[in-house]
Amino acid sequence: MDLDVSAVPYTVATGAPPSSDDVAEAIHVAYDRSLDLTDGAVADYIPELADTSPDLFGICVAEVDGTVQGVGDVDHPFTIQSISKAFVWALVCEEIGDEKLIDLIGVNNTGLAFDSVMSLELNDGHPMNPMGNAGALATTALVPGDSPDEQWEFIRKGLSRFAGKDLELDEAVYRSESASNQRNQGIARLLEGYGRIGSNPLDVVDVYTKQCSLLVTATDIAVMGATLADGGINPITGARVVSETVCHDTLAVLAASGLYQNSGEWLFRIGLPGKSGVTGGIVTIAPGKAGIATFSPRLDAAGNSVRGQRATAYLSRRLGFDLFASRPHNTSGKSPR
Ligand SMILES: NC(=O)CC[C@H](N)C(=O)O
Repeated sequence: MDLDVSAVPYTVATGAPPSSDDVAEAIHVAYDRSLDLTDGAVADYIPELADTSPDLFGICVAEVDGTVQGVGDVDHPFTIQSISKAFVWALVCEEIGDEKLIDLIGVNNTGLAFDSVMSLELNDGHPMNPMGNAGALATTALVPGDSPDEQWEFIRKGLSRFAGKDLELDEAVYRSESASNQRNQGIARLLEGYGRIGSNPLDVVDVYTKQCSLLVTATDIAVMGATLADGGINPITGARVVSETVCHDTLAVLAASGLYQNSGEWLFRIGLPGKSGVTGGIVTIAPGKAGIATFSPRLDAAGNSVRGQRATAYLSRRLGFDLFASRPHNTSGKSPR
């Protein structure tokens, strides 16, 4: 895909964070550069999503100092879908630790679509990573709680702490996905068959479907991303949500698999960890700096927002966020050898 950024230099001249005015201007330019893109299609495999207006578009940047700026449909509610996977994994990691999760879920990309069944078959039932549906279901199965209701409440409260506000379920999307998620039920049954889910697999699918049906806005996911950028402290509420180690681990997982089989290309072009969802959201994290949210429902073949990718590519370069861009030579104060 042409992200149209080859003429945009990596802005790393000073290494200093961009000013609020720089961020505001960059958001507007990113919006204008992406608005004419009408490639891609709204997800319709969940019937309730099919009526979403394809033209919705919003961009929001939440910085770790608490500055939040946006343009367009940043207050339009949509269901979080796969973006939830990143934050549920972080909450589970906080509870049971990263070594156990590497073992049980994995951190390697599958090279396959998010809803792949084949990924399990090729790997002796090991889910490989928590960002595909198989690994996300296996992660949700590990959420603390004595009942599916307790697990659901743990997730809802935890994701609300990331967002800094009480998140609620979209009943219509939840019902619609529950009536059409036979594929996820199949994946959960397969995990059970491989002995990789301890509890009732259909209960796990139900909790997972609820977590995907939480309503958020682009502003909310920007703040959620900023919390990961800020080492686990929500920059709006000031509350610690997860540890610094869990943030590190979550960002590494996202870098490898946040945009599914296209994660390598995303990292190559954008140079930051990100997570997409089928409603058209993408949250991208510039560690120590900001959470970037885009929302535009038209998706490419991998299920990633077309405008969102272009807008984020511009912001990453323009704001000097790309982790792999060369830093200014010898700003350390040390004399050259
Ligand atoms: N990629 C996504 O956002 C997928 C989430 C959706 N709830 C599913 O399981 O199919």
